[in-house]
Amino acid sequence: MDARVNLLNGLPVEAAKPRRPSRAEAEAAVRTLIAWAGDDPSREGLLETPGRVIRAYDEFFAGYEQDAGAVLSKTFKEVGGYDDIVLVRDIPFNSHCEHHMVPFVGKAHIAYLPHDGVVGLSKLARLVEVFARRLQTQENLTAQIVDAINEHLNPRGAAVMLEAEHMCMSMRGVRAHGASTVTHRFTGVFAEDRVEQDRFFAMTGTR
Ligand SMILES: Nc1nc2c(ncn2[C@@H]2O[C@H](COP(=O)(O)OP(=O)(O)OP(=O)(O)O)[C@@H](O)[C@H]2O)c(=O)[nH]1
Ligand SMILES: [Zn+2]
Repeated sequence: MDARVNLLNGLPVEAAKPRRPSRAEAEAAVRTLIAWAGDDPSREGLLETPGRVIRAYDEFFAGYEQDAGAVLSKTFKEVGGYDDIVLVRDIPFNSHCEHHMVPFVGKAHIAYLPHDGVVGLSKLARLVEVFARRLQTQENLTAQIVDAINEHLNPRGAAVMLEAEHMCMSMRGVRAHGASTVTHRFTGVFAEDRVEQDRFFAMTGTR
């Protein structure tokens, strides 16, 4: 049997992606959660809340409609032969953990060694947004950023480090306030050469 065929309806798996609910259905779901929390969704102060929450979701999860390739599509070649590290550090981001759907908030440091032109600096911050504005794990977010840089810029190396506080660890559960999670991924020259790794740590002030 072809594993790519959905058993229930015989459609290809791509077609089995759940239907996107309507805005009215999404707002109804928020009313259900308000009631579950113990409040009255019909009281005056909460009447407009479902609409606001869904509009907030439009922003929090805008990344599903965005494409990393489009963000990194324009490169510049006139850089005076510059081929050393380009690093943008302390890029603020917020995302939502896919386990609890609560925020994790932090900063990203992104470096690459240009090979075939450079990209506008703001595009590295935009790239973080493309993937942060989805349901995520920090590890996956780190990997997706570095993979997109490699795919679209073909650099000699790329390095990404994220430092973030997860609200699911501070506001609930273990309540480890102030604990931060650090992830990093090195590829190309950054993976092969400890000297380049050390330069990255030194330039980001993370060692
Ligand atoms: N690896 C990883 N884990 C995450 C991330 N965000 C949240 N988590 C963890 O996901 C785990 C989910 O664990 P579960 O045991 O299924 O859920 P839980 O009972 O709510 O866990 P607690 O948070 O320990 O109360 C927790 O340990 C979270 O800290 C992330 O970005 N990466
Ligand atoms: Zn979580």
